[in-house]
Amino acid sequence: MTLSAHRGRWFVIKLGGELLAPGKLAGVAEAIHAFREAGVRVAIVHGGGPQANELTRRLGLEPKQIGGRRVTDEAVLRVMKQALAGEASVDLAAQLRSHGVNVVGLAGVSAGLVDAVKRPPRVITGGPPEPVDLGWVGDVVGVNCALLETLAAAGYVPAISSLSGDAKGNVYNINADTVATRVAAELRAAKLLLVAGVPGVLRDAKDPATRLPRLTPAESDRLIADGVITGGMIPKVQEALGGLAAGIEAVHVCGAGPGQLLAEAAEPGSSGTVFAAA
Ligand SMILES: Nc1ncnc2c1ncn2[C@@H]1O[C@H](COP(=O)(O)OP(=O)(O)O)[C@@H](O)[C@H]1O
Ligand SMILES: CC(=O)N[C@@H](CCC(=O)OP(=O)(O)O)C(=O)O
Repeated sequence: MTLSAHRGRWFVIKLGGELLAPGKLAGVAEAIHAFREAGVRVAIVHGGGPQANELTRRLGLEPKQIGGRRVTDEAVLRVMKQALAGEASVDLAAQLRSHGVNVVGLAGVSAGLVDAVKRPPRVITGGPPEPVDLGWVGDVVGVNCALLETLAAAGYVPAISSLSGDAKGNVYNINADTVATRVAAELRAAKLLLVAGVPGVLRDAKDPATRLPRLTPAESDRLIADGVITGGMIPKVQEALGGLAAGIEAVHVCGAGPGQLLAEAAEPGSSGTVFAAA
């Protein structure tokens, strides 16, 4: 299927924090230009986990994650504002601008772009058996699609950091894969592209040659249960499956190297991992 078959539809691109350093986004920019030339609308959601870890340590604290989700007390929430909505957001806009992409950096709290409520304690895959209270971590309850439509119609690419909130002024830290999935579902996106520092889901997390081109929900669940998929890849895969169930047509995990994102979007499974219903 050519890209122009998706004319008028949305592609949502999620960029992990490790990609936001200088020199890593040429392949992503190339893909965004190709998508937009084909009439596809593009929204970005970005993380900033590595930036947050570094700042946390500089403050003399130790980052704590359970099943790929950060335990977020008041001090960590401040770190997230500085690292995610600050450094990561600015670096992303600056890097993509250098490749001619007109990015508008926004936080999920901007104009109720991503509305959230506090996540109640729950059992987390990859965590302890009892329910975990992650602190200032939220669940998405709404997306301001009209703002995204307005920006896209004016020729801009919105880039959302995954700090979300509510009308009372609370701010919640939400995993960026989760926010990207909910934004893509609300936009009825044709594609959700989860771009990471690895080329896809790997049978051996240390060996890029072991990429799995296509995964069903049952195969994915088995890889999590068997401990093949661990850490930050767990929420990514769980969100990919949830996104399919929520009506996103295709969800991909892929790398950011030259040509990788464009190849995966044009030919699913050719350079990343595509999640398919059966
Ligand atoms: N089976 C697997 N295949 C690929 N990566 C895996 C796998 N299991 C664990 N991982 C880890 O998950 C990481 C991706 O998650 P994360 O760092 O949270 O990404 P991002 O910052 O892009 O959201 C990889 O860098 C890798 O270390
Ligand atoms: C609750 C939770 O885990 N939030 C994430 C948000 C940032 C993120 O997801 O960043 P990456 O995409 O770079 O991993 C975190 O604190 O790390």
